[in-house]
Amino acid sequence: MTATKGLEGIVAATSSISSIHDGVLAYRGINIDDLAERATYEETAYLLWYGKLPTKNQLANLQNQLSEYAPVPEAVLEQMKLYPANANTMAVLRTSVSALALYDEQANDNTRDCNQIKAIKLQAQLPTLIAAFARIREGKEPVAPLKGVSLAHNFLYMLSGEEPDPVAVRALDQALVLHADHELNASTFSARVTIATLSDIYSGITSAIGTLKGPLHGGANEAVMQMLSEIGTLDQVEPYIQSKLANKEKIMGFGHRVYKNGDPRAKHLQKMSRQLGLMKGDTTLYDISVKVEELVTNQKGLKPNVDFYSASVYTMLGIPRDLFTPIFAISRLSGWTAHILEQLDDNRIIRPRAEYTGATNQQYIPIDLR
Ligand SMILES: CC(=O)SCCNC(=O)CCNC(=O)[C@H](O)C(C)(C)COP(=O)(O)OP(=O)(O)OC[C@H]1O[C@@H](n2cnc3c(N)ncnc32)[C@H](O)[C@@H]1OP(=O)(O)O
Ligand SMILES: O=C([O-])CC(=O)C(=O)O
Repeated sequence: MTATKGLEGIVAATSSISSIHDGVLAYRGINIDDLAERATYEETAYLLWYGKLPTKNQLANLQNQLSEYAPVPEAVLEQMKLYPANANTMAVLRTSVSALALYDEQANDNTRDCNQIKAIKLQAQLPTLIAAFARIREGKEPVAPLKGVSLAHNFLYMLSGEEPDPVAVRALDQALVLHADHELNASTFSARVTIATLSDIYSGITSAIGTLKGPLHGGANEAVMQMLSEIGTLDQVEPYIQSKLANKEKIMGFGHRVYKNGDPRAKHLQKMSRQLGLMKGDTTLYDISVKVEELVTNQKGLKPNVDFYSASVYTMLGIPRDLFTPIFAISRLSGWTAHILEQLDDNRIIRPRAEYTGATNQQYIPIDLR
């Protein structure tokens, strides 16, 4: 038995949800470029869950369900008020999703219909949880979700309590489409491992949130923004990047396990970053990002991944840095739950082997003789 470090190149499941072939990402066979330009996030979530794009009626039903389920139990919000105001937002989300299970009488019902409803519920409730904590930590009351608006609209509304700018709603919606699913990435894999024991959907999503949090995965978007802030001005890009590379430090938002010639989602976020900069009359963040890309690509041959330009996009939308990874979770929730449903449709516990490299033929030594 020989281990493959990081399971690189190992095919660990079959799936009909999303595919990456020759650098092209597709959800249910539809190219992400097409979806990014034309689909809403709600249509995308429907596509991931049900395998096809919704009709007008099906989409309206889903939107009604999302509106109906968006409020979260008062007890979960009350509990949130006890969390430290400076708590890590992904830790808050992980704990809050786990808490939601306590108030759902069907939490442990693993029938398909029930899990599908819980997937929609979780999709509706994640934005409410995140926006509520963002306000509670500032000493403000949470804003109740609106009915009949998109998830992106509702999230921005619940953050500020004001009607969001339609351009910001469209930009966030497009970002959500782009992040919704990505084959067997680390957080999706952990959701599948958890549900494959026949645990429950809340446990699967709690595992996935914990996995997305890390800076090698979803947490990279916050690390990118940290880097852009440290760089500050265009003339500082070169010395900053050269020093990082000389010290063999990773440049966050670059590289990918699967894409070696570039992440097809990055160009959409780059375009969005440029447009938002032009609209605001300040392209500094975009210009710094482009210069970082130029240097890292020329010197290391590494291309930006989905996390790189999303950092400047979210900042230009006025979103605090520590909500970037929670926003990724809002989007990936549809992918995670689609994978949980797929795993349960044809389940087998996921239990690989390890190549043992420790000591052998050791004797037990009584404690007095050690
Ligand atoms: C949504 C997402 O999860 S997208 C990924 C988000 N994560 C990041 O942006 C963090 C930065 N990137 C990375 O850490 C990695 O590229 C990962 C985690 C994305 C992929 O990791 P792996 O597939 O294991 O790539 P691996 O680490 O083997 O990289 C291969 C080589 O490129 C280097 N490399 C990879 N990414 C970077 C980077 N961002 N900056 C500098 N060097 C890098 C590695 O150091 C390694 O060099 P070596 O062969 O000299 O040791
Ligand atoms: O697939 C991966 O390894 C990481 C990634 O890009 C994602 O989850 O969107």
